[in-house]
Amino acid sequence: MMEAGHALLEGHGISLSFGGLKVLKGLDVEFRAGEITGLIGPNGAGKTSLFNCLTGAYRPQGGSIAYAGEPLDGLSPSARAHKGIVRSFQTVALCPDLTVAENVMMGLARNYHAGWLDAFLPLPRGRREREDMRAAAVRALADFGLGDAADLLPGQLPPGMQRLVEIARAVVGRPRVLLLDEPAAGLNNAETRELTRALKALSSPDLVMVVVEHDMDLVMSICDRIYVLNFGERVACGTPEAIRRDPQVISIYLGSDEDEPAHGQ
Ligand SMILES: Nc1ncnc2c1ncn2[C@@H]1O[C@H](COP(=O)(O)OP(=O)(O)OP(=O)(O)O)[C@@H](O)[C@H]1O
Repeated sequence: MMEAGHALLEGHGISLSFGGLKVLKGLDVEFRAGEITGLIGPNGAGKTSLFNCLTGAYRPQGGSIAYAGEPLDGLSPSARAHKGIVRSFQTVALCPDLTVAENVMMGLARNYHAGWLDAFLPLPRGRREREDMRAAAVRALADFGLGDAADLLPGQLPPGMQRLVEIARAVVGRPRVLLLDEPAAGLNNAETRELTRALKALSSPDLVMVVVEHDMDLVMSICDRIYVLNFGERVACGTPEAIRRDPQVISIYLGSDEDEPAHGQ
């Protein structure tokens, strides 16, 4: 087990441009084991771009990203996923023809490596593995208050619950780094409470959790530390209490709804 509080996922000098547009400007970030780190900032600040650099979907032109001291630069998203760096997406992407439990079982591909496909075939050797995977999927669903939904099709659930299923799929394989992109988007109050409770319960000493989220109540209640980005630069980093009081952060968020900060104010 890793020492809690240890910077396990680190990025130094991350620079990313699209054409002439500088989206990330030499960003330094540190994500610690045992903590939930929030990434906040106005629309277009570079939060999702940073996520995409961490997962390998984007290749930054400058800087380096390392997990447990090992550089990840040049590794594909699937190679990073294989190392336990897992993300959820802003939009729901579940297979409509598989049951909820089967969708979550797909999140176990990394853990069941050789036999994963067997588990989906009606062969005796696959049966045991399939039972184990299903049990893990049902446990993960129950953690998000969805234990009764295992045998439904995703389309039979409201959109907010479908998002929770997707997050259950991201966590079922016990990732080492969990990157959640706007997990509360589209959730109603009850679903957001379920998400908050489940994410707090998921926090463990060797798990790095990073959350991009516009719902400030959620960010402030679950995060141990928060990075504030604006125009691809780090404006502030600190505890929720320190971030609330930071004059630069207040000026970015001033004059607009706190949940929807005005771009570049
Ligand atoms: N693939 C791309 N091609 C061109 N420009 C891009 C691309 N991806 C992001 N950008 C630009 O990079 C900037 C940062 O976008 P990004 O999505 O990272 O911001 P964000 O902080 O996640 O915003 P939001 O809160 O709206 O999701 C924006 O100006 C966006 O238009």
